[in-house]
Amino acid sequence: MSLPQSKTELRKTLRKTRREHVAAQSDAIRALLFHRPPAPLLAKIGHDAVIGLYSAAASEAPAGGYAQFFQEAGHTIALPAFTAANAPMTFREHTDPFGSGDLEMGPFDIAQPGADAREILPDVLFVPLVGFTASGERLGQGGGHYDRWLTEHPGRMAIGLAWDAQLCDTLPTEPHDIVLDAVVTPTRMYGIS
Ligand SMILES: Nc1nc2c(c(=O)[nH]1)N(C=O)[C@@H](CNc1ccc(C(=O)N[C@@H](CCC(=O)O)C(=O)O)cc1)CN2
Ligand SMILES: Nc1ncnc2c1ncn2[C@@H]1O[C@H](COP(=O)(O)OP(=O)(O)OP(=O)(O)O)[C@@H](O)[C@H]1O
Repeated sequence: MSLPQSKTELRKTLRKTRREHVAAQSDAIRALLFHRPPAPLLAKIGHDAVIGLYSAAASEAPAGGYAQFFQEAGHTIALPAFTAANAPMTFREHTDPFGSGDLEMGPFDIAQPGADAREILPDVLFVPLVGFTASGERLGQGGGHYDRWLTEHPGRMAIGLAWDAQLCDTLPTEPHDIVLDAVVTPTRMYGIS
């Protein structure tokens, strides 16, 4: 009988699965993925919505294509930014999704807009994840950053971007965990019909 894994053990297993999934992909195929959101999802996003994205780490689902797409479509876009690793997550405007010239390295080794970038509140958040379920439960990196931000800013739409290999039958959940409105993978969209 296998016991349920703790969040920490699951993160380890799922990060390995994610790494191996991406390593097994060809660069040519990967370059074709996550260029624009699926049409049924786009239909739910207002024309003037501020869009929160993220600077993907090596094996996370890439979000740069969406940043370019939303900027070309006239949206203001934002990325997470931290003044220190233990500071709350805020969002600052990302002005150069085609060149990344407005980004600098932040805590967690993740590129973020510089301190002079305007702080803004996204209406729609695309979020990275370590694991997800078909009903939108999410396991993140363990900082609680998105759960906390979404609790403090209710009414925002939160959409996960993930590889299919990150789908889990179940995940351990805690009361503070926020359920995603949708999850997009290269082959499917969960949560929006
Ligand atoms: N690309 C990206 N940006 C993001 C997040 C994320 O998960 N991915 N975040 C999500 O909340 C926030 C930053 N929070 C983070 C909290 C913890 C770790 C962390 O523990 N990283 C591990 C390495 C993980 C790995 O092996 O893949 C580490 O530093 O040891 C990273 C980011 C906002 N920006
Ligand atoms: N709304 C909240 N208010 C206060 N603390 C919170 C809240 N959400 C999460 N936390 C705290 O953050 C820590 C990490 O939470 P959790 O394991 O759910 O992170 P995660 O969602 O996987 O990470 P991340 O969002 O950074 O990718 C926990 O100690 C939890 O108590």
